[in-house]
Amino acid sequence: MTENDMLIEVRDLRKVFRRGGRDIVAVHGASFSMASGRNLGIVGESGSGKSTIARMLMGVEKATAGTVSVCGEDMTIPARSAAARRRRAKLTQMVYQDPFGSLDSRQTVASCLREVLRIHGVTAAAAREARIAELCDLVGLSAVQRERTPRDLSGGQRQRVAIARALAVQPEIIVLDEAVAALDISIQAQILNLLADVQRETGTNYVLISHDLAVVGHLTDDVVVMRHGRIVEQGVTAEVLGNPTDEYTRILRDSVPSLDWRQPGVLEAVAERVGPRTNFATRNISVPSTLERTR
Ligand SMILES: Nc1ncnc2c1ncn2[C@@H]1O[C@H](COP(=O)(O)OP(=O)(O)OP(=O)(O)O)[C@@H](O)[C@H]1O
Repeated sequence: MTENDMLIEVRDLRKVFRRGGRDIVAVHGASFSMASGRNLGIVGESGSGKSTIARMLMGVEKATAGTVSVCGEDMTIPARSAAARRRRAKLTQMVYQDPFGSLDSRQTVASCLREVLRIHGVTAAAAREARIAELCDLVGLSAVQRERTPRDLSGGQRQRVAIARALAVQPEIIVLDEAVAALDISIQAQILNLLADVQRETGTNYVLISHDLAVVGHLTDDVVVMRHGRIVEQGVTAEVLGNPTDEYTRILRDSVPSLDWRQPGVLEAVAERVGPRTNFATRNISVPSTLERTR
């Protein structure tokens, strides 16, 4: 594999925040890469630096030191012009845990998508409307739902809108920051299935940020495990989760309850449609804490 095959190259990345006269080192010299055609998971407990890394990947947080290259573009240099920002938008798009925060609550789904398409050069009205229909079909939003505003949609439907909006830009990479964490388990499964379907259709790559090892296990090929801003372990997801060499990864994995209590059939349904990259049942790996809440 050559450097050209790498969508993401992060080297010695460091981020220090200054708060109340004190330095907070959110990321201590992280290095990792993501190859084209592979999904990357970033896991770790709350405060381990996952979202800070995501923001530096997007170029919206300035690195204190180190390099971040996405498709060859140096993301540590601010995008100053509108053209540079549009080019960057085609590299990475983000889907957050709470789409309410990123969607305009007064804008219908169709008008939100129309605006994004217009900004990104789809100027002919007929082409825009055709693309809106295509995007909504892709993410499973009906013609009626297209004319609704976010407040009249369910959490899962809002997340579909957020995914459609990201896809409207045709990005190389979608960064999903805890994108299914707030959803009920059956809806989580639907969104995970959707993400896998979308990937088959569009070839988009995912960076999946999550505290949930089952979600990461199902959707990613490689994983980075973070603790207190440091990468403690990284490698092929199935190997890292199946046979962790780091004590913290083992604790993370083992802290999730055993399989006995899980909702019958839910995980299998996800695995069947998404296609398990890590077989949790046979490896006896963790099941997400989110599943536990549905007991
Ligand atoms: N803008 C900021 N100013 C000061 N400190 C910050 C800022 N953003 C993050 N931090 C600190 O950096 C550390 C890493 O935070 P970060 O949000 O990246 O962690 P995380 O792993 O994504 O956590 P979570 O899963 O809870 O979102 C934390 O100690 C956090 O308080």
